Amino acid sequence: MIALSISIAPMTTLSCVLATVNGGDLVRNILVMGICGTGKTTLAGRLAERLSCAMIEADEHHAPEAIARMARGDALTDVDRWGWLDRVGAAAHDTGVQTVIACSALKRAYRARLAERLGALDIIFLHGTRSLVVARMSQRTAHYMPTSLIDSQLAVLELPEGQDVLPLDIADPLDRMVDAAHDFATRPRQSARPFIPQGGKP
Ligand SMILES: Nc1ncnc2c1ncn2[C@@H]1O[C@H](COP(=O)(O)OP(=O)(O)O)[C@@H](O)[C@H]1O
Ligand SMILES: O=C(O)[C@H](O)[C@@H](O)[C@H](O)[C@H](O)COP(=O)(O)O
Repeated sequence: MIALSISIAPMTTLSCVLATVNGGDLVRNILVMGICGTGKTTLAGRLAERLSCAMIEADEHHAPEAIARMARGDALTDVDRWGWLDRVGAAAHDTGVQTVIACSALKRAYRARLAERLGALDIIFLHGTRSLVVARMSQRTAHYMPTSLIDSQLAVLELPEGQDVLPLDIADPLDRMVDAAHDFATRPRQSARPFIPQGGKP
């Protein structure tokens, strides 16, 4: 019954719910990661809209002290980040549907922490030149993150690897990035269960 629904439904809220039913087997949660200013919030918002899914913005789950610290130009430490990542994971889990998560998730261990709660994630990795990131951050108004923290973020960044990772160059037009992210998130997977009609062959 579930497989039948999937075979006829486009990537709608219905299939998002089914992702949870199937433990992420068919449709996974999606992490949009990268250093500050690479466009995580922007791309994640557009992708979630396209997939009719939920979105979680990790920035909204920082402790006030962490925000104050970053605003002063002090980078966060692992100790600051564990609780934050757990709140982000819990918030994504609590949506009960497929969720696009905008979160820097710079280290492998941070991504593993999210995956502990959410299962295997599809990862969209936003990367670009330092000068473009500076330019993008500088055009942002009323945001706590100073450009002075870019270097500490780059120093901490551990590149994601593997077949579940889509790297996107942030110099590309946003619409093209959204198309690529959508194709990636909805690609057929080997782990997907085939549709087998009752009493018949696939
Ligand atoms: N593909 C893009 N092309 C042009 N500007 C972008 C693009 N993506 C994001 N921006 C702009 O760059 C700035 C940083 O984007 P944002 O989504 O806030 O990044 P992050 O969430 O990674 O910090 C914002 O002003 C945003 O409007
Ligand atoms: O929008 C941004 O500029 C970033 O997303 C920023 O707001 C984020 O909170 C930092 O990157 C801190 O996260 P880290 O723990 O990865 O330093």
